This record gives sequence, C-alpha cells and structure tokens, in this order.
Amino acid sequence: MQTAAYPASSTDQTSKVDGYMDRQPDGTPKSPPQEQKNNGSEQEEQKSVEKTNSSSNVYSSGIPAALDEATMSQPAPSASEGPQVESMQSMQEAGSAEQQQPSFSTDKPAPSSSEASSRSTETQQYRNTGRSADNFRDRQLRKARLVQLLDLQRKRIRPADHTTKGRYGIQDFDCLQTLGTGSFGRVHLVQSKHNRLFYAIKVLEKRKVVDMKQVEHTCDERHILSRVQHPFITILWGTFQDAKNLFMVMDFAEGGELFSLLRKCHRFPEKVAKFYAAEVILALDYLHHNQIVYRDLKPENLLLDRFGHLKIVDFGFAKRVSTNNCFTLCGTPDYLAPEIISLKPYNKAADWWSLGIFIFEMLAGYPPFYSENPMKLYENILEGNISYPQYFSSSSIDLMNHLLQRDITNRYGNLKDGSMDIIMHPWFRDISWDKILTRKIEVPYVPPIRAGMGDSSQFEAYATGPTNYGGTENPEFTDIFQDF
Ligand SMILES: Nc1ncnc2c1ncn2[C@@H]1O[C@H](COP(=O)(O)OP(=O)(O)OP(=O)(O)O)[C@@H](O)[C@H]1O
Repeated sequence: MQTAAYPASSTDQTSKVDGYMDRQPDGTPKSPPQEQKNNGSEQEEQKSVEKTNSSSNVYSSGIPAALDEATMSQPAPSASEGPQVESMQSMQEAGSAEQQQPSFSTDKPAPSSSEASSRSTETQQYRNTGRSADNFRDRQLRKARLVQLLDLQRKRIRPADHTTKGRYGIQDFDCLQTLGTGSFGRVHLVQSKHNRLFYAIKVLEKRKVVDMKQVEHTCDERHILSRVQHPFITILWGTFQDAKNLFMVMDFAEGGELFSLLRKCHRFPEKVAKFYAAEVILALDYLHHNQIVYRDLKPENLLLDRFGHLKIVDFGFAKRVSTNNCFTLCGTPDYLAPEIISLKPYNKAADWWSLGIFIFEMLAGYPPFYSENPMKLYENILEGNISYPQYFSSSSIDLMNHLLQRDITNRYGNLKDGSMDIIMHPWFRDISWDKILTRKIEVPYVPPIRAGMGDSSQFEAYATGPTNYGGTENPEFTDIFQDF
C-alpha cells in the first residue's frame, strides 16, 4: 500500500468504497494550469507541443520535477536525478509519422447513441480526417489482422483442474520482507525452499475476510486468477491455508507499483502513458472476452515486472459477468464510473470508464474528478465535466471523451466493435499492437533491480509483520474456504 500524493498538500484520505483504505492523497492537486474544457480551443498550440514531443528522443522524467512538455525536448536527466523512462524506438519512429496525419478533431461533439448505431464509428473518424478509401481499406485489413491476433490470446485459459491444492504450505517458503499491505493482511516476498525462486505471497486473515463480508470476493479472486493467463496479468501459482490465514502464491513483480513511478515522475509523457495504457487495454480486452470485469483499475494495482512490463494484481473485486448483472458498490472512489455511483446495474463498460481516468491520471498526474471531499468527488463524476490541461493533445482528449461518457451506450469499449474502437483510435496510431502483445517492444522504463535476487528495493519499506504463519490448531472457517 502506498501513500499517494497527487497533490502537494492535502490531508484528505479517500478510501475504497467497501471501507478499506487504499489511496491516501496527502496533498491537493496543483490547480491544473489553464485547462481546456473538452475540446481543443488551443489546437495550434497543442500541435506545436506534439511536434516538440515527437522530435524528442526523451521519454523520461526526473524526481521530483514535474515533467512539463518542454522538459521532454531536453536531454534525459541523469540516473541520479530520477527514473529513466527510455526511448521506445518503434513508437518514436511512428510518432513522427503521427505528425504527418491531420490531428484528430475534437471540435465535434461525440455522436449521439442513435448516430453511433447508425454508422460505423471508424468510418466516421475516417470521414473526419478526410483520408482516402485505400487508407480505409488498409485500416480494415489491419483491424482484421489484429482481431485474429487478439482472438488467439483471448482463448488462453488455464484448465479448471489446474491446482496445487494440498501440495504446498507456508513451510515450503522462507518468508521475507513485506511488499505491501492490504485490508485483510499483507503481501510478503518469499523464497521457495525447493527451487529457490522468489514469489509474492498474499496472506489474508480469514477472520477479517469474513468480518468484512468479503468471502465471495476472495473466493472469486482465487477462482479468476487461477484461470487467467495473460502477459500483463500476474500469475497465481497456487493457494493454500493454515488455521487462520489464506495464502495466494503469485509471481513476484520486482519493479514495484506504477503508482510509485507516476508519483516520482509527477506525470508521464504521452508516449509513455500510451505504452502503459496499451498493455492495460489488452489485459482488459482479454478479461472481458472471458466474461470477467476487473472493477479496480488504478495505478496502485499495476506492478512492473523486471523488464518494465505491467502486471495487473489484486483481483479482489474481479467478477464473472454475463451482461448487466453487477450491483456491488466497489472500487476506488476516483475511478468509479457514474453508473456504479448511481447504484445502477453495471458491466464491463465500467472498466473502460476507469481506463479513461487512468489515462488522464498518467498524463496529468492527478485524476480528473479529484476532490478532497468524497461527496464532491462523486458529484464531479456524476456531472462529468472534465477540465483537460492545455498540454493534452487533441487526440488524447478525444479518446478520453469517448471513454468518460456517462451514457454507457455511447462509451467506447461498450459499442458494437467493443475494445477495437479504443485500439484503433488515432491516439494509438503509433502503437504496434502485435509488438505490445508479444512484449517485443522497447519499454519506456526498466526498473533498476537485480533481477532474480529477491530485490525489493522498488517497494516501500514496511515494519516487519507477522511471519508466524502455519498454525494448525483450531482451524477457522474451513467450510467457507474449502476451495483454498
Ligand atoms: N505479485 C506481486 N508482486 C509484488 N508485489 C505485490 C504483488 N502483489 C501485490 N503486491 C504488493 O502488495 C500490495 C497489496 O496487494 P493487493 O492490492 O493485492 O492486496 P489487497 O489486500 O487486495 O489490497 P487492497 O486492500 O488494497 O485491495 C500491492 O499494492 C503491491 O505493492
């Protein structure tokens, strides 16, 4: 668990709706410098900013300096100044290509639901940009190829009987330091006594889980994580329990939380944000195609592996869904979709809303509806008025406007083309999705760790917690948790 600091000086604490503390902003947002309301009235200025960005070799930022767009065209800070967010060659090459395209217009309001259904969104986009029929066909071909590739990934599900139940226990691991704490226990770095490899073990106190009425969520988390198999989702190797605790053995994401990197950098350059957004989109696309809604997207739940790729953790709110059948009020306030706050039934579209918030937070350094007062925060979300900082590009704003649609029938990700509307959006024009999926792309930031050594330097230091696990006396709730 990390202490957030969007802002520089607030003492407010926002908590997860289900009652657990998760974000602790210790400052108010710097009043966002001259913001633009939804559309690009400053488009000329933005274009010149985009130009500066694309010609820059630098995808970096320093600690603690805010990364303004001007900084991006200057040499990268030295290692001692902060995390290096390295260049992504392929994106960079394509980035200059982006400049040759007409910038995506945000002057027009998003189409109404009737318009959206009566014509293909992408045809409309292409009409807007005035591109030729040939380009349109190219795009259709590219899209078909992408769908094929994604379909392969979407079908990868681990077998239901994949389980290590009864084969391991906490005695098979040396329990090392704490990596993070949660509402029901903590996550430890551990080393297997058998293969000497390092893992992260999430320990949940059964009594707390029961007292906080999280039994179903916990069992869902175990069940869902044991089935999914995706490059950007943490692997659950096995689960077991002792008398008082539940244990989930996962791969150790050595690079720490994206949250920490974002707070150190203050905000990410567009190309960096695009990279992380792309990995998240592929993971959400995968989950949704397997009828799973994630429901807790935020930078705290995105860890970096040793290579700098994302791993989504914490499936405590993930749920199998068919259509509109979720009602539970859960998630993290800043990232809640309006339909959740209004207690309406909701579905996978809520994750695409959170993606819009995530992209905004990466680019701005604070979430769009932030308020110290939780009631005001909810009001802001329901009103849906967004002030985009001036330095946002017009195409990023266009994408966020399509994601942060209060009406889910207009929200990208939830239209007839599903996630393809997002994947094919002009903001991602310079992304090689096949390279992202196969992890064959240069990452923007490689965590400075000694890989495979149990190096936890990218995590906050925690006071030593309990490690006296493994008790067998008076086992609790064995019937409730018989699957663990
Ligand atoms: N696989 C992992 N590798 C490394 N660190 C991890 C891993 N999983 C979790 N952590 C660390 O532990 C923290 C808490 O994990 P997680 O969010 O899963 O626990 P939780 O009990 O569900 O927390 P919360 O109450 O916030 O939902 C994470 O923020 C992260 O810092």
